[in-house]
Amino acid sequence: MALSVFDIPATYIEEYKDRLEELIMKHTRFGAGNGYLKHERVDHSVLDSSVFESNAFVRALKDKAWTQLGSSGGGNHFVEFGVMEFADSDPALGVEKGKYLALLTHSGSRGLGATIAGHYTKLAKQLCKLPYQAENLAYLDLNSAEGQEYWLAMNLAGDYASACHEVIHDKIRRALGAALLTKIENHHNFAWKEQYNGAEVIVHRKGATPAGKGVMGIIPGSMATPGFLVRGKGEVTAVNSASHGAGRLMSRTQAIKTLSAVELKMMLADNGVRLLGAGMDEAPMAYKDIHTVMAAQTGLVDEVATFLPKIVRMADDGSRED
Ligand SMILES: Nc1nc2c(ncn2[C@@H]2O[C@H](COP(=O)(O)O)[C@@H](O)[C@H]2O)c(=O)[nH]1
Ligand SMILES: [Mn+2]
Repeated sequence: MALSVFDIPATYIEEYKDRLEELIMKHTRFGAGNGYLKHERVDHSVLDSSVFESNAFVRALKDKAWTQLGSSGGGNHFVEFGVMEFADSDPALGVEKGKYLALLTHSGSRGLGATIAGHYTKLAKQLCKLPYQAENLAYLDLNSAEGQEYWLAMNLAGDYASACHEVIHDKIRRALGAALLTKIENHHNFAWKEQYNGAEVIVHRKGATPAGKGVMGIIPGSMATPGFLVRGKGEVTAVNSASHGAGRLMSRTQAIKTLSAVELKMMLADNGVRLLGAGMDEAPMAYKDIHTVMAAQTGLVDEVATFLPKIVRMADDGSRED
């Protein structure tokens, strides 16, 4: 997840909605398996990672990784402009009280990460034999060559996900001619080496985001409800973590079967949201109430600012994430 807050007042959104829509359409590309053509590709230092040299399996993925750099997947990946409101100035971030134009993106490590995950999951199942019912708990020992190889490959995938956000945010910021007031980026569904009680452990935050003391995070709601810029409180009993979103209330299938397109249209209109793409499975009604979720984690994070989505782009078909 990545958030850029620009030195542009939020009123710009209503005044220049068509221009902002054009910018999103021009500088983003969506859908599982999709990417850029050879002549459209951009460079990034992540492509110079030594892991592309040292690991033959990963090396074979480099060209596709380059093609997909700066693209977004399907499912609930999104790129959106919205109103960022700081009800108070935040001296630590250096942002004054006010309402600003902001860009929020949610995507992952694309085909590179998915292929790495699939390969090492298969390897773990071969090397770590568990009963059929528990086979998805197979793991690679970090003290083994395979475990070390996976650790490096997984971190490359994390760096690549960050690079994708950076490319999208850079392209759009430059096209806007804006300066950055602040930028926040963090992973979710990832694993970190951290210290607890004097020991090094691996913390896997699935459905969660880091919330160590002073660590900034973003907790989005849905395409038509607020998201929150937060600062972690460092609650050790929650493993320095917080939720990384509202989370789904309904499965995709249930949402497609039960939700009404008319209700979605009304909800978007009521909240002044312009939607580009997305299937019914991404309707805001398919997500939990973000205010209830935030109320349940006041011990984990402080709210710093709110984000209201206004122009939202997602993949057209509600396909898998990639
Ligand atoms: N601002 C938006 N937030 C959204 C949208 N669709 C979903 N969401 C939120 O993001 C998280 C992402 O969760 P993940 O588990 O899939 O990584 C999800 O829980 C929702 O709260 C959107 O279009 N705009
Ligand atoms: Mn996600």
